Amino acid sequence: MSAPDRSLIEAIGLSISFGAQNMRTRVVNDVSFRIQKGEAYGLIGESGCGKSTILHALSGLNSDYEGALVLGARELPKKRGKDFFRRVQMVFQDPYGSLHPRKIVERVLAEPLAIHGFDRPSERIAETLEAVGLGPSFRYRYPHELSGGQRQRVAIARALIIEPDVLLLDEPTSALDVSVQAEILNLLKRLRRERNLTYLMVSHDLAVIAHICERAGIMHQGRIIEELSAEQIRHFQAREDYTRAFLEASIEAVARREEVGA
Ligand SMILES: Nc1ncnc2c1ncn2[C@@H]1O[C@H](COP(=O)(O)OP(=O)(O)OP(=O)(O)O)[C@@H](O)[C@H]1O
Repeated sequence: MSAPDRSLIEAIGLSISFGAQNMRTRVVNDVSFRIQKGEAYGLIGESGCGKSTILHALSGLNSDYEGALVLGARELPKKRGKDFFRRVQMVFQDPYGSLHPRKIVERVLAEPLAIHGFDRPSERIAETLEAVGLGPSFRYRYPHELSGGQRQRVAIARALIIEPDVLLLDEPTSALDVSVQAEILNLLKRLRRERNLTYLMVSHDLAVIAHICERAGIMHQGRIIEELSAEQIRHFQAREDYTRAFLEASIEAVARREEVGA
Protein backbone atom coordinates (compact mmCIF):
# COMPACT_ATOMS: atom_id res chain seq x y z
CA MET A 1 0.00 0.00 0.00
CA SER A 2 1.40 3.43 -0.88
CA ALA A 3 2.06 5.76 2.04
CA PRO A 4 -0.31 8.70 2.50
CA ASP A 5 1.14 11.97 1.18
CA ARG A 6 -0.02 14.39 3.88
CA SER A 7 0.40 12.57 7.15
CA LEU A 8 -0.87 14.30 10.28
CA ILE A 9 0.21 11.60 12.70
CA GLU A 10 3.23 9.39 12.39
CA ALA A 11 4.78 6.70 14.57
CA ILE A 12 8.37 5.88 13.68
CA GLY A 13 10.02 2.82 15.20
CA LEU A 14 7.89 2.99 18.33
CA SER A 15 8.90 0.51 21.05
CA ILE A 16 7.45 0.34 24.54
CA SER A 17 8.49 -1.85 27.47
CA PHE A 18 7.14 -2.36 30.97
CA GLY A 19 8.78 -3.57 34.16
CA ALA A 20 12.02 -2.76 35.96
CA GLN A 21 15.51 -3.61 34.63
CA ASN A 22 15.94 -7.37 34.13
CA MET A 23 12.16 -7.93 34.37
CA ARG A 24 11.53 -5.59 31.47
CA THR A 25 9.17 -6.87 28.75
CA ARG A 26 8.78 -5.24 25.38
CA VAL A 27 5.07 -5.07 24.52
CA VAL A 28 5.30 -2.78 21.47
CA ASN A 29 8.09 -3.58 19.05
CA ASP A 30 9.30 -1.21 16.34
CA VAL A 31 5.87 -0.06 15.22
CA SER A 32 5.55 2.51 12.43
CA PHE A 33 2.44 3.94 10.77
CA ARG A 34 1.26 7.15 9.15
CA ILE A 35 -2.22 8.66 9.30
CA GLN A 36 -3.29 11.21 6.75
CA LYS A 37 -5.23 14.33 7.73
CA GLY A 38 -8.94 13.48 7.70
CA GLU A 39 -8.29 9.73 7.66
CA ALA A 40 -9.57 7.14 10.13
CA TYR A 41 -6.90 4.56 10.92
CA GLY A 42 -7.52 1.51 13.07
CA LEU A 43 -5.28 -0.68 15.18
CA ILE A 44 -6.72 -4.13 15.56
CA GLY A 45 -5.56 -7.38 17.09
CA GLU A 46 -6.13 -9.85 19.88
CA SER A 47 -6.23 -8.84 23.53
CA GLY A 48 -2.81 -7.92 24.90
CA CYS A 49 -1.13 -7.28 21.52
CA GLY A 50 -0.26 -3.69 22.47
CA LYS A 51 -2.99 -1.55 20.88
CA SER A 52 -3.90 0.53 23.92
CA THR A 53 -0.25 0.86 24.88
CA ILE A 54 0.38 2.64 21.56
CA LEU A 55 -2.60 4.93 22.11
CA HIS A 56 -1.45 5.79 25.61
CA ALA A 57 2.01 6.73 24.35
CA LEU A 58 0.55 8.93 21.63
CA SER A 59 -1.93 10.59 23.99
CA GLY A 60 0.82 11.55 26.45
CA LEU A 61 -0.38 9.18 29.21
CA ASN A 62 2.88 7.23 28.96
CA SER A 63 6.09 9.04 28.08
CA ASP A 64 8.33 5.98 28.51
CA TYR A 65 8.78 4.96 24.89
CA GLU A 66 11.51 4.71 22.26
CA GLY A 67 11.17 5.95 18.70
CA ALA A 68 9.32 9.04 17.56
CA LEU A 69 5.72 10.20 17.53
CA VAL A 70 4.99 13.02 15.13
CA LEU A 71 2.05 15.40 14.87
CA GLY A 72 1.84 17.64 11.81
CA ALA A 73 5.49 17.09 10.79
CA ARG A 74 6.83 17.94 14.28
CA GLU A 75 8.17 15.31 16.62
CA LEU A 76 6.19 15.43 19.86
CA PRO A 77 8.12 16.15 23.04
CA LYS A 78 7.81 13.42 25.69
CA LYS A 79 5.98 15.87 27.93
CA ARG A 80 3.06 17.12 25.87
CA GLY A 81 2.18 20.81 26.00
CA LYS A 82 -1.27 22.37 26.35
CA ASP A 83 -1.53 22.90 22.59
CA PHE A 84 -1.21 19.15 22.04
CA PHE A 85 -4.26 18.51 24.21
CA ARG A 86 -6.19 21.21 22.36
CA ARG A 87 -5.49 19.42 19.09
CA VAL A 88 -5.61 15.79 20.20
CA GLN A 89 -8.37 14.44 22.42
CA MET A 90 -9.03 10.95 23.68
CA VAL A 91 -12.28 9.02 24.13
CA PHE A 92 -12.03 6.05 26.47
CA GLN A 93 -13.73 2.68 26.50
CA ASP A 94 -15.59 3.04 29.77
CA PRO A 95 -18.17 5.84 29.75
CA TYR A 96 -18.95 5.05 33.39
CA GLY A 97 -15.42 5.55 34.67
CA SER A 98 -14.49 8.50 32.47
CA LEU A 99 -17.06 11.01 33.81
CA HIS A 100 -16.81 12.46 37.31
CA PRO A 101 -19.88 11.26 39.27
CA ARG A 102 -20.46 14.60 41.03
CA LYS A 103 -20.23 16.86 37.99
CA ILE A 104 -23.27 17.74 35.94
CA VAL A 105 -22.83 17.60 32.16
CA GLU A 106 -22.57 21.39 31.90
CA ARG A 107 -19.56 21.39 34.23
CA VAL A 108 -17.94 18.47 32.41
CA LEU A 109 -18.14 20.50 29.19
CA ALA A 110 -17.31 23.92 30.69
CA GLU A 111 -13.97 22.80 32.16
CA PRO A 112 -12.06 22.14 28.92
CA LEU A 113 -13.42 25.42 27.52
CA ALA A 114 -12.06 27.33 30.53
CA ILE A 115 -8.68 25.52 30.44
CA HIS A 116 -8.18 26.38 26.78
CA GLY A 117 -9.61 29.92 26.98
CA PHE A 118 -12.62 29.56 24.68
CA ASP A 119 -15.23 32.34 24.60
CA ARG A 120 -19.06 31.89 24.59
CA PRO A 121 -19.04 28.77 26.80
CA SER A 122 -22.80 28.57 27.16
CA GLU A 123 -23.45 28.63 23.39
CA ARG A 124 -20.63 26.17 22.75
CA ILE A 125 -22.06 23.74 25.30
CA ALA A 126 -25.52 23.94 23.70
CA GLU A 127 -24.11 23.51 20.18
CA THR A 128 -21.91 20.56 21.11
CA LEU A 129 -24.66 18.74 23.01
CA GLU A 130 -26.85 19.10 19.94
CA ALA A 131 -24.04 17.84 17.68
CA VAL A 132 -23.80 14.61 19.69
CA GLY A 133 -27.57 14.13 19.70
CA LEU A 134 -28.37 15.24 23.27
CA GLY A 135 -31.04 17.86 23.87
CA PRO A 136 -30.71 20.90 26.17
CA SER A 137 -32.20 19.06 29.15
CA PHE A 138 -29.09 16.87 29.38
CA ARG A 139 -27.07 19.89 30.39
CA TYR A 140 -28.11 19.67 34.03
CA ARG A 141 -27.90 15.91 34.53
CA TYR A 142 -25.41 13.90 36.54
CA PRO A 143 -23.71 10.86 34.94
CA HIS A 144 -25.81 8.45 37.03
CA GLU A 145 -28.91 9.91 35.36
CA LEU A 146 -27.61 8.87 31.91
CA SER A 147 -27.52 5.57 30.01
CA GLY A 148 -24.19 4.12 28.83
CA GLY A 149 -24.76 5.44 25.31
CA GLN A 150 -25.68 8.92 26.60
CA ARG A 151 -22.55 8.97 28.76
CA GLN A 152 -20.43 8.09 25.78
CA ARG A 153 -22.09 10.94 23.86
CA VAL A 154 -21.10 13.30 26.71
CA ALA A 155 -17.54 11.94 26.61
CA ILE A 156 -17.44 12.58 22.85
CA ALA A 157 -18.87 16.10 23.40
CA ARG A 158 -16.18 16.79 26.00
CA ALA A 159 -13.50 15.78 23.50
CA LEU A 160 -15.05 17.78 20.65
CA ILE A 161 -15.92 20.98 22.45
CA ILE A 162 -12.41 22.42 22.14
CA GLU A 163 -12.39 21.75 18.39
CA PRO A 164 -9.55 19.23 18.17
CA ASP A 165 -8.08 17.92 14.90
CA VAL A 166 -7.61 14.37 16.13
CA LEU A 167 -9.63 11.92 18.23
CA LEU A 168 -7.88 8.93 19.78
CA LEU A 169 -10.59 6.34 20.30
CA ASP A 170 -9.83 3.48 22.69
CA GLU A 171 -12.51 0.80 22.15
CA PRO A 172 -15.17 3.55 22.37
CA THR A 173 -18.13 1.19 21.94
CA SER A 174 -17.01 -2.08 23.50
CA ALA A 175 -18.71 -1.39 26.85
CA LEU A 176 -22.07 -0.74 25.16
CA ASP A 177 -24.96 -2.95 23.98
CA VAL A 178 -24.80 -3.83 20.28
CA SER A 179 -27.73 -1.57 19.27
CA VAL A 180 -26.20 1.37 21.17
CA GLN A 181 -22.79 0.58 19.65
CA ALA A 182 -24.33 1.08 16.21
CA GLU A 183 -25.64 4.53 17.19
CA ILE A 184 -22.32 5.67 18.60
CA LEU A 185 -20.40 4.37 15.57
CA ASN A 186 -22.73 6.22 13.23
CA LEU A 187 -22.31 9.37 15.33
CA LEU A 188 -18.51 9.08 15.14
CA LYS A 189 -18.73 8.59 11.39
CA ARG A 190 -20.91 11.66 10.92
CA LEU A 191 -18.78 13.85 13.20
CA ARG A 192 -15.60 12.97 11.33
CA ARG A 193 -17.19 13.92 8.04
CA GLU A 194 -18.71 17.16 9.34
CA ARG A 195 -15.62 18.33 11.22
CA ASN A 196 -12.87 16.88 9.05
CA LEU A 197 -11.47 15.01 12.04
CA THR A 198 -8.65 12.49 11.95
CA TYR A 199 -9.21 9.29 13.96
CA LEU A 200 -6.90 6.71 15.43
CA MET A 201 -9.15 3.96 16.71
CA VAL A 202 -8.17 0.90 18.70
CA SER A 203 -10.47 -2.12 18.78
CA HIS A 204 -10.39 -5.88 19.02
CA ASP A 205 -13.60 -5.87 16.94
CA LEU A 206 -12.99 -6.11 13.22
CA ALA A 207 -16.55 -5.07 12.39
CA VAL A 208 -16.09 -1.80 14.28
CA ILE A 209 -12.79 -1.05 12.56
CA ALA A 210 -14.08 -1.99 9.10
CA HIS A 211 -17.09 0.28 9.61
CA ILE A 212 -15.21 3.39 10.77
CA CYS A 213 -11.70 3.17 9.34
CA GLU A 214 -10.28 3.47 5.83
CA ARG A 215 -7.14 1.57 6.80
CA ALA A 216 -6.03 -0.59 9.67
CA GLY A 217 -2.84 -2.02 11.06
CA ILE A 218 -3.24 -5.66 12.12
CA MET A 219 -1.25 -6.19 15.31
CA HIS A 220 0.21 -9.38 16.68
CA GLN A 221 2.52 -9.62 19.69
CA GLY A 222 3.51 -5.97 19.71
CA ARG A 223 4.06 -5.53 15.98
CA ILE A 224 1.98 -4.34 13.05
CA ILE A 225 2.23 -7.36 10.81
CA GLU A 226 0.18 -5.99 7.94
CA GLU A 227 -1.78 -2.89 6.90
CA LEU A 228 -5.07 -3.33 5.04
CA SER A 229 -7.68 -0.99 3.57
CA ALA A 230 -11.32 -1.40 4.69
CA GLU A 231 -11.97 -2.79 1.21
CA GLN A 232 -9.24 -5.43 1.62
CA ILE A 233 -10.64 -6.33 5.04
CA ARG A 234 -14.12 -6.81 3.58
CA HIS A 235 -12.75 -9.01 0.80
CA PHE A 236 -10.33 -10.96 2.99
CA GLN A 237 -7.37 -9.87 0.91
CA ALA A 238 -4.64 -10.49 3.44
CA ARG A 239 -1.03 -11.38 2.73
CA GLU A 240 -0.20 -12.90 6.10
CA ASP A 241 -1.62 -16.21 7.36
CA TYR A 242 -2.18 -14.71 10.80
CA THR A 243 -4.28 -11.88 9.33
CA ARG A 244 -6.31 -14.27 7.21
CA ALA A 245 -7.10 -16.44 10.24
CA PHE A 246 -7.99 -13.32 12.25
CA LEU A 247 -10.28 -12.07 9.48
CA GLU A 248 -11.95 -15.45 9.08
CA ALA A 249 -12.59 -15.69 12.82
CA SER A 250 -14.32 -12.28 12.66
CA ILE A 251 -16.40 -12.82 9.51
CA GLU A 252 -19.70 -13.43 11.27
CA ALA A 253 -19.34 -10.33 13.42
CA VAL A 254 -18.76 -8.19 10.31
CA ALA A 255 -21.79 -9.69 8.55
CA ARG A 256 -24.02 -9.17 11.61
CA ARG A 257 -22.92 -5.54 11.96
CA GLU A 258 -23.68 -4.84 8.30
CA GLU A 259 -27.17 -6.30 8.81
CA VAL A 260 -27.96 -3.92 11.67
CA GLY A 261 -26.58 -1.05 9.57
CA ALA A 262 -23.93 0.07 12.06
N1 LIG B 1 1.19 -0.41 32.89
C1 LIG B 1 1.55 -1.66 32.53
N2 LIG B 1 2.46 -2.37 33.23
C2 LIG B 1 2.82 -3.60 32.84
N3 LIG B 1 2.33 -4.23 31.76
C3 LIG B 1 1.42 -3.59 31.03
C4 LIG B 1 0.97 -2.26 31.36
N4 LIG B 1 0.05 -1.87 30.44
C5 LIG B 1 -0.06 -2.90 29.58
N5 LIG B 1 0.75 -3.93 29.92
C6 LIG B 1 0.90 -5.19 29.20
O1 LIG B 1 1.22 -4.86 27.85
C7 LIG B 1 0.59 -5.77 26.97
C8 LIG B 1 -0.23 -4.98 25.97
O2 LIG B 1 -1.33 -4.39 26.61
P1 LIG B 1 -2.41 -3.48 25.87
O3 LIG B 1 -3.38 -3.00 26.90
O4 LIG B 1 -1.71 -2.49 25.05
O5 LIG B 1 -3.11 -4.55 24.94
P2 LIG B 1 -4.34 -4.38 23.98
O6 LIG B 1 -3.94 -4.87 22.66
O7 LIG B 1 -4.87 -2.97 24.05
O8 LIG B 1 -5.37 -5.41 24.59
P3 LIG B 1 -6.78 -5.16 25.29
O9 LIG B 1 -7.74 -5.01 24.17
O10 LIG B 1 -7.00 -6.40 26.08
O11 LIG B 1 -6.62 -3.94 26.14
C9 LIG B 1 -0.22 -6.73 27.82
O12 LIG B 1 0.50 -7.90 28.00
C10 LIG B 1 -0.39 -5.99 29.12
O13 LIG B 1 -0.51 -6.89 30.18
